[in-house]
Amino acid sequence: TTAAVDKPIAVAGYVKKPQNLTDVLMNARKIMDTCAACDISGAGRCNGKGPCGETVPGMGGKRLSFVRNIEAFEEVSLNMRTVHNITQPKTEINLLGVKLSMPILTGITGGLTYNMGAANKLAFDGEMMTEEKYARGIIQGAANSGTIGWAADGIGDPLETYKRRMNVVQEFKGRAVAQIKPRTQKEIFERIDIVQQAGAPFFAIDVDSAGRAARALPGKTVEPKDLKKLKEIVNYAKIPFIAKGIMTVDEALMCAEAGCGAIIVSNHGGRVLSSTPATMHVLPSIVKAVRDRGYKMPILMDGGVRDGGDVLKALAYGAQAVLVGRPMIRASLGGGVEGVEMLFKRYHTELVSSMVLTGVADVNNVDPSILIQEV
Ligand SMILES: Cc1cc2nc3c(=O)[nH]c(=O)nc-3n(C[C@H](O)[C@H](O)[C@H](O)COP(=O)(O)O)c2cc1C
Repeated sequence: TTAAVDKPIAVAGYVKKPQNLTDVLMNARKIMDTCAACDISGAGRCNGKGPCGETVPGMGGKRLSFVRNIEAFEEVSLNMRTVHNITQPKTEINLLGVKLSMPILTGITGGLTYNMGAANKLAFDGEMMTEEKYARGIIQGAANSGTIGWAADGIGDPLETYKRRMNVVQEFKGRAVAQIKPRTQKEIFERIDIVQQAGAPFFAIDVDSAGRAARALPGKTVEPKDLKKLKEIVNYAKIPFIAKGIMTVDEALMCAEAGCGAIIVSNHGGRVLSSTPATMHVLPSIVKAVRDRGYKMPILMDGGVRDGGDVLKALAYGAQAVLVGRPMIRASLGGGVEGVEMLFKRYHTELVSSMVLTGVADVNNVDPSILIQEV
């Protein structure tokens, strides 16, 4: 979390009561050093081609993974179909026993004060921007929108910092979930206890953070998890364990075999390995392999989901729900709880209109034929 400082840095020119997403992004642009919050009018679609050039935080080296995620959504089009009687499509889902108003969750993003250069600064509301304040924007904003927000775990975070974030999770009991880094098994179990006490209905481990072992500080180790370790985690936890960062069919099947509650197909938004396939490119084969073997485990995805149309495309490829990373970061930093609510509302409205315009009645039953591959 942000250390207390004598003199917080004041920022000039905020829109104090942001009325819309443009205001929110204007504010986000002011508080962040490392992201230009570009494409203000388009509500910040963040494709790595804006004024940041190659500096979108943590795009990773050659930034290919990040850009491919975005481009993969552009390669497929939605097949427009409007001769039907669907006027009020259903967007609710049940994810691991939790009812969500839409198949969209916040991304799992931590360290926003240091990753985005917002540390020690006063936010638009005059309060100091801290990790807890950021987490509140995400979690309360999602809960108010009828969906779920994530609290993150930073590799360097002491247990105390993690516990403070879990206080926010506890406050929104049942409507907030938590992530744990792929630490040693003992440290993971310690954190699972805290997450369960906070009342989270499930938790995730970003197994793709294992490569950060090389950069870990002494005593702050992360490690890859093999099938045996995945099973140990499943057995220890009383709530479902979601493996995040799955990009191959065989690992998806190992997660299913281990008893994972769900997986998140993700390349960490391109932050961990700079040249991976796009998540949308690997999603269909993973879905097919898992379903062909009869596993019902939900399959989520993230990376480059920038509007409601993208959400529908991911569902057509077989995802049950998506997570939205960078756009949510800006919404929370620039507009707090209300900023995140506004962004969820935008995604929901776009999803509903995309469903009407493609003849989809229910997000739980999206036919792949609504997609046309661009050639
Ligand atoms: C600043 C930042 C911090 C992140 N921190 C975490 C984290 O602590 N744990 C995690 O599992 N993923 C983390 N991620 C990755 C996101 O959860 C997610 O996979 C990715 O951002 C999704 O892509 P999108 O930003 O294009 O929507 C982070 C991403 C960003 C941009």
